[in-house]
Amino acid sequence: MAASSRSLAFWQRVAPRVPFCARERTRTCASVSRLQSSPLSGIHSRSTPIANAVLVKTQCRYKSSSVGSTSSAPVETEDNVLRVGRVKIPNIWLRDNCQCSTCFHADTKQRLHDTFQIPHNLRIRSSESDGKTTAIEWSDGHRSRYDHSVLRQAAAPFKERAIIRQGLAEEPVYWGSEIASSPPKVPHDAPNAMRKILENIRNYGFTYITNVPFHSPTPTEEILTSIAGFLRLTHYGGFYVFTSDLASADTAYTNIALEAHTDTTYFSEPAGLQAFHLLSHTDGEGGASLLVDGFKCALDLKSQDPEAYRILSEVNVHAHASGNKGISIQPFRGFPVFSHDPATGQLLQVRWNSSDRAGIELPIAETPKWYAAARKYNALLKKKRNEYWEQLTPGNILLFDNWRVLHGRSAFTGKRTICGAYVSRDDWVSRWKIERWGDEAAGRAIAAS
Ligand SMILES: C[N+](C)(C)CCCC[C@H](N)C(=O)O
Ligand SMILES: O=C(O)CCC(=O)C(=O)O
Repeated sequence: MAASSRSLAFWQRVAPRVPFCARERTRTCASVSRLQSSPLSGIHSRSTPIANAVLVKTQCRYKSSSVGSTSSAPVETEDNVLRVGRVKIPNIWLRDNCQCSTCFHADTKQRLHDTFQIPHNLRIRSSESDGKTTAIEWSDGHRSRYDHSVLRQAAAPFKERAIIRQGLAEEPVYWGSEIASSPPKVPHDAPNAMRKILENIRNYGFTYITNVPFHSPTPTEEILTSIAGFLRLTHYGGFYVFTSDLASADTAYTNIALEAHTDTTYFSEPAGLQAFHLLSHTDGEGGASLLVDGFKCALDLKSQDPEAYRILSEVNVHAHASGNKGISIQPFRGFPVFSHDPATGQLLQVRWNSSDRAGIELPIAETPKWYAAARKYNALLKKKRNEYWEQLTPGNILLFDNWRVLHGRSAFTGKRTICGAYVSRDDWVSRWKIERWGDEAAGRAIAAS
């Protein structure tokens, strides 16, 4: 399948029918050429030339420019209007994103001027382009200079503008039980290990980090802390070592089977990454780990039963953590099972935890329709072809995206000790963006993200 049609198929799969949109056409620009995977490390490395604008029918919350990709559109100024191709860039936006030293702090990358002191009737007095930038003298005498690549990004369709913001350099690789034959893995001491680790997370939703010393939890803590420089603190602590002793009033601290779920649905912002490193399991058996690609199953539901997908995308569900004395945590509002980017329509988060679910935000008499939709998603999650079971082993950290990949375990006997941690979503995506695009490129896109 050619790259552009594969991307088309990809965008059509991920951009759901979400309720608050007028049907919109937009374009996105993502083409992926998958290089030969490295047989040694099981790492699928790919070059990712952003090219091949494809026309994708999607639903977007806001009227997105109906023009195609602006990646090479001409930048011209005429009669008080600066245009990128056919897209007019408003003077207020231009002035608000002036990067001169009085408007923008070069070190902190923060806006210095007062947006709301910009004159309403601001006009372009003169302009001059050198082919890569355009200098503008404004009617109030202020002078600005704009990089054409930033202007083109600002005029681009939302999906193009979201690529760096979401760190979506490539289309995700959806998987089922077959991933067991070659799960993504990176030796912790491999060259560019962090980039490869986070590239696997972005593409597959999980990775193993191998060759990790396990004589103590410390090496694991150091590796996980190195992702963002700090861990996500919760009422379980930061770095955790746990076993079946109910040290915390949660079923994770027991030896019972746990069905596929995402963690911390009771937080307004669920943990981003989660890690498990099995340090030991003695005098017993079981305790196999389960992973399910929540996005794959969601997209299967969307194609099999769009109405069920819509209900799970619209109906808010509440959650709670109440087992521990003195703790009663709930998110500030309800959230649907499937959350999407309002601008691009892309599926961004799955929240699925039957143990911790609280209220369903429907009149009680209408809740059966949510249960019926959830039952269909649950059935997909439990299909053998969607379950990846693995017995974790000491020396190998399992690291996964808790916003996409569900996890669980089988019941076990004996003494089983696991260590791990959470890393917040924004913190790991930040590190990934820097590893993938570098500070300058990731920063340059901000104004137009
Ligand atoms: C901290 N540690 C990972 C050991 C246990 C956390 C318990 C998570 C809880 N069952 C949930 O689904 O959010
Ligand atoms: O013990 C395990 O393997 C997983 C525990 C779990 O699901 C959790 O901590 O959320």
